[in-house]
Amino acid sequence: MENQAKTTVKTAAVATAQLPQVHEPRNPGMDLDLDWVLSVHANTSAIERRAASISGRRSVKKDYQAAWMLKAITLIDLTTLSGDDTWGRVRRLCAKAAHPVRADILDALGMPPITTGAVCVYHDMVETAVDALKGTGIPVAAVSTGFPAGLSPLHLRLEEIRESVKAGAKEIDIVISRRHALTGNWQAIYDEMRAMREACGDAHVKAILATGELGTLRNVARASLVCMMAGADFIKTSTGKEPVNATLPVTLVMIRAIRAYHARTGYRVGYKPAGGISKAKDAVTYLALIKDELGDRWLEPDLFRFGASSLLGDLERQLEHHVTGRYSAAHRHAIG
Ligand SMILES: O=C[C@H](O)COP(=O)(O)O
Repeated sequence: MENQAKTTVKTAAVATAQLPQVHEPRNPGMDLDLDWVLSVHANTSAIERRAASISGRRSVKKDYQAAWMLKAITLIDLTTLSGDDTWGRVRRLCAKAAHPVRADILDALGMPPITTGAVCVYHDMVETAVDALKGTGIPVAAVSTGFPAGLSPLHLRLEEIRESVKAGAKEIDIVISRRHALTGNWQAIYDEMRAMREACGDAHVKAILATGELGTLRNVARASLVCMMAGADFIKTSTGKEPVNATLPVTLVMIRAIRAYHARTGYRVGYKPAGGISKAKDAVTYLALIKDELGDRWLEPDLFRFGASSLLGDLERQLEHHVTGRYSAAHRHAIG
């Protein structure tokens, strides 16, 4: 009984959590096509209906869902972005990123060791994180550019990016100027984003739209396109500090913009929902939505990440329930 259950999980895990590592060619961007940007609208009620139809539908109790939860862990940018961050906290976070799931749980599920997708910290903590992650292959992502408001002068934001890259960050999460989006100045967003992409050099750049402050889904769609045109490697919903962070409607708008950009240019841009995602079943819902709308290719760490500080805890708890539940079922079977 126990072996049978183990095989089921393992098969699903191979299908979903252990696809070969692939690396996408980087999105070079394109000239700003303002006609395309302005032609984009978002049908809010249709989007909200679709989001409602998928929200809350998933449970995490079935065997194959253990594989989805393991998959989710490999896609987390394990994050700490607090005013009271210390070097010790960042080191502990890095240790957790390298060993996110207890060995006995992985063993019971028939899975090899896994790690999170990256660790995400403030610029000031990059060196510490890089040092703590040495030898693990886990990249450090830095939130630079005057995170979270992005209101410092552009030359300082660009300098912060260069400093983060110099300190060893392989990924830079920048924030766009919401005021430009709210006033329809798409050229300014494009120009800033281009300059930031340039300052990143070889480091990948994730553009945080701060969707909770963009006013409308139409602005979210337009900002998504503009950032991709300017060469973003990922578009990301939120800083985690806005009153509303990642949501399913915003996700639908952003991933459909990603799909449209891919259809036109052939380049795949990644997606990172961030802020307030703390439940395993929400993570599984996001993954199912991505699979539906963009396909399996977008379920790899080079094209999808969760920005989350507390999701890992719930995923671990749910995985532990799976393992414990299976043991008691086997026990009942043995004595029954
Ligand atoms: O980019 C990541 C977010 O700041 C994390 O937000 P969270 O603390 O709500 O999970």
